[in-house]
Amino acid sequence: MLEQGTITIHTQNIFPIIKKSLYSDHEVFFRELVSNGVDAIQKLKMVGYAGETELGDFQPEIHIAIDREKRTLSISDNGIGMTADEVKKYINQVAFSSAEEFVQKYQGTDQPLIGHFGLGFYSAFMVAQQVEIDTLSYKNDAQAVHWTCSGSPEFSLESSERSERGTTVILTLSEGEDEYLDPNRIRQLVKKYCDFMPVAIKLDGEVINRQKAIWRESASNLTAEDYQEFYRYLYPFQEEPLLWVHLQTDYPFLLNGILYFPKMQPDIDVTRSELKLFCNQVYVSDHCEEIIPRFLLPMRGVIDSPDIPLNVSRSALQMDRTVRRIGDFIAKKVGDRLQELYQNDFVQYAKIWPDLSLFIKYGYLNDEKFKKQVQEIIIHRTTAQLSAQGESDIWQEGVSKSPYTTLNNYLERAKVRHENRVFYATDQVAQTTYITLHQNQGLEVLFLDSFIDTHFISYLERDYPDVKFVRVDADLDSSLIDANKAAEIVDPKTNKTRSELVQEVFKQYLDKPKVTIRTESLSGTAPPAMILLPEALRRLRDMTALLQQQKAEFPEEHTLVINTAHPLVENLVSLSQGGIIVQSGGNSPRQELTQNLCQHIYDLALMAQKGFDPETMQSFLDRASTVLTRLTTPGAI
Ligand SMILES: Nc1ncnc2c1ncn2[C@@H]1O[C@H](COP(=O)(O)OP(=O)(O)OP(=O)(O)O)[C@@H](O)[C@H]1O
Repeated sequence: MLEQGTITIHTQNIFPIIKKSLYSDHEVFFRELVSNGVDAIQKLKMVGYAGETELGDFQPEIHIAIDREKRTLSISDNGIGMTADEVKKYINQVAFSSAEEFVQKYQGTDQPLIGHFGLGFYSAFMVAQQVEIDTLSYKNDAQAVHWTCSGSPEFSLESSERSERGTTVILTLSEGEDEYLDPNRIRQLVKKYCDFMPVAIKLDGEVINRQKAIWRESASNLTAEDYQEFYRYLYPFQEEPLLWVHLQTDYPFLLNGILYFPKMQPDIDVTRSELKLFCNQVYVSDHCEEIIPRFLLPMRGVIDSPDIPLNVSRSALQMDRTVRRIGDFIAKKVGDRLQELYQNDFVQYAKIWPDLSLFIKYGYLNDEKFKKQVQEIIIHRTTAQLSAQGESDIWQEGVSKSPYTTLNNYLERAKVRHENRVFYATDQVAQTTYITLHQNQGLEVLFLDSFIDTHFISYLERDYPDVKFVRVDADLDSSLIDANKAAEIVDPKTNKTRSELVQEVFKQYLDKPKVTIRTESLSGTAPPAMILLPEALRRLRDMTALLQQQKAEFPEEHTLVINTAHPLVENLVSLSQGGIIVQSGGNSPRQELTQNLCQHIYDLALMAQKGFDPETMQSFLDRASTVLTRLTTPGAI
């Protein structure tokens, strides 16, 4: 026996605390012990490079062994080893004093710690009733030693027969910790924590970790396939990533990593991060919510930085200056990468835009610096027929049914006909009548149809104070209206204009007091009637619905524009001028038909706006049959 003694710690009850529940995750002991083995190997290499020892054909490795009968789990490394003095110093003093410090600091804290990292050697006592160290230092003439401690401050240190340089830590597992005798469980732990450690880890002679951490390699040595393969490895059975960003810096903090834009899934939880946090290739956590900017949370991949404090609570982490700078750095790099893709491969950029747009717009709304980076590269689908030539941001064949444009380019084109006014649609199908009407007049319409756009438009209006955004169904642009035609006098007896006659008919037969009836002579292929929802009111309604997470109700108060130039409306006026309608109080066939037609024209306009509820749909269909029957009955009118 070389020595027997008491570990000098002040908190006598440190062992029960460690054992019980310093962490609910007992398994982290494994990461700590394997990391110590890797450190010991790195230290040996450094000593070797310094010429202090002959490394020869050094094959670094960590070997894990399970003995079910003895209930032991051993972790061996062929690293630097320890002399008796070093065991006394590093294990009895350093390890346990840091243990004590740790316990004092975090005992009773109800905040979960980010990585509960650096627990160190003593974390072995979370799962073991007895811990032994068998070690031989690399130093010449070193004597191998064997240290034993059974979960009390007493330890023993004796010489050992060991002849191989390195260290073996042998845990005799406590009751209830049998899972660590199962090779599958050990494989799982290696995969989780040690997969990318730069040393071969063997179980039953087989190497079970990947070792290669591609985020540490130079980006210039990696191909697209390398990045994709790594993504598949991290997130098996997922769709291919859209884009990746390789992060590498060593000033003012050390950080390596690869971030991927995943293909957006409809059920994605944008408040949760699936990014993996590492510290020197050792896995720490799957939760990076406090580290990366909120708008980038859906990004996946790996961040590896020894400068992220890991034994602090999540709230403290958020306040940490370095962490905030890291967040800014990541956002900047993501912005750079997006700009690069926009400039160098616009076709690809436009192709993945539907998935990127949410990230980018959300970032635009939440981060001033990021906004500056992306505001010129936010693109929108447009109705404009543009060729790729000469326009940097325009669609090229095969990307999408509609071309894309930036807001600035849109405004530039709009200068002549509608300076500083942006026509937009939020639903290509529901608003198709309106879109076509604009298109036929040569007015360009942007599609702002994602759920974030309601919000986004108001931000754009703040950033472009002269520009007004007008949804296609908000109002009629003067270029859509033929003012002379509506004012034409069509009834010489009463001196009434076409407009006035149509107004009268609809007021009398539609019977919708909350609907404002407006008449206009619309150009070209405009339908007989359209519904308008004033921009400001509609937005208010949309915002309220968004906040209450409900679908916006269609407002009872709206404007019905009757197109006096449409043949159907013209026919209706002629029909009403038959004289019977206005004079007769009864239900003449002509009167009935006029009423049905008014109602039908209104329903057609409604249908183009919002679709029907079941009741309206039924009455629409019934009326359609009635009208058609009537029109086909010989001599009915
Ligand atoms: N396998 C090993 N080979 C050689 N030395 C070791 C080994 N394991 C532990 N040591 C020594 O014991 C010391 C204390 O280890 P411990 O794991 O408690 O803390 P640490 O590794 O220094 O830091 P951390 O708190 O980050 O784990 C180490 O610094 C090292 O000098």
